[in-house]
Amino acid sequence: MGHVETAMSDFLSQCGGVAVIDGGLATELERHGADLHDPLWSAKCLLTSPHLIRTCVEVMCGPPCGLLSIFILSHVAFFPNHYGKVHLDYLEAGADIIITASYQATIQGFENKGYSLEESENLLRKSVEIAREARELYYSRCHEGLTDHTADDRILNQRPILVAASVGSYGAYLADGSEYSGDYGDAMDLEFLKNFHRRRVKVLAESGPDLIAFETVPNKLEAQAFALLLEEEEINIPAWLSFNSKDGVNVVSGDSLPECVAVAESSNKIVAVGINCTPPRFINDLILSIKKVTNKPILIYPNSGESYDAERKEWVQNTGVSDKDFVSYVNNWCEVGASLVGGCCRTTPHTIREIYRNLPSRSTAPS
Ligand SMILES: C[S+](C)CC[C@H](N)C(=O)O
Ligand SMILES: N[C@@H](CCS)C(=O)O
Ligand SMILES: [Zn+2]
Repeated sequence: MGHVETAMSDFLSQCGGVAVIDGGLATELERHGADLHDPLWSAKCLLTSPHLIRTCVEVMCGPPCGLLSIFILSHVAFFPNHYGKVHLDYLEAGADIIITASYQATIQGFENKGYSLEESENLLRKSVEIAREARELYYSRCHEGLTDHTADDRILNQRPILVAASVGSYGAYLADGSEYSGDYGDAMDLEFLKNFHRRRVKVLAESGPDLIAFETVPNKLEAQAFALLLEEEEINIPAWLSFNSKDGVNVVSGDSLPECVAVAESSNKIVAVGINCTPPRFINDLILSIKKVTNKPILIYPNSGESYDAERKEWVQNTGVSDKDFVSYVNNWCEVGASLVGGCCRTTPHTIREIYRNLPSRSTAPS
């Protein structure tokens, strides 16, 4: 087996068998005041507020460099979380994997806003850089062993951390909630989807992530397009393929989940497969169904169970489960077969901290 195939199993061993994925990024940005009523949704923050995603350094002082950056980073490390710092919050909640803000970041979406090809590609790169810098800041905090008053609740535990470059679906780019229907019309074909994602995937892969996260994938055709792209573009970074479901049986388009998982199973470059942005109540049965067709690690990062109003770009509140209920399911999902667990839309660092603390393999970890 090559290094891509073994990367995830090696990582999971280092994590004690189960890795923690972060929680919702876009919805956490919103909780910190970002307005995502835009076709770019969370990718809009790459244009305007990277500080919300990572840290307040750039807002205060411009990009860090040299001695100045050592001063700024150590100085910023003592600032409370008033700017958000969403990746950092997830790391301090115990996430082993953070997912970049590129879910709805596409070259086509940026070009629609008037950015050039070069600028659009730079914005994609920036999403990975922001996550990598957050990881560095986290490591420097671990190293310094910060224990200010607000740190009581933080998990400052030096551990391997992966940056996963998010690739959302074509439906996400459409910005009309199509990733929850998977219906791209009869005229859609594999070539179109491959070409839509080709340059984006290549640029993200070359930006230095540890993983590519194809996420909220709504149908089999797009899964095939992603698997083929990894081959055609000779991408040598491991990837995961994560589907969503709204009935607990099929993926959202109605395509068979086992057939979708079989697409992942047939690719050496796909190192984990599973479900995200799906209500928690469906997860148990979905894991059982996935397990029948793959030996790859299974990843699970459901949403809160609330529903999304795509027209208003708002969540219908109070229709989901509490953090307490969400977390109470997690160990059961691991018992039936999940090896990577976290949260998607409307889950928060609090959800992730509780997941981390409740995992038997982590509950004794220093905090
Ligand atoms: C996973 S959904 C909540 C993402 C947002 C959607 N593509 C939109 O633009 O409305
Ligand atoms: N990684 C994305 C997934 C949206 S379904 C986010 O958390 O915003
Ligand atoms: Zn989601």
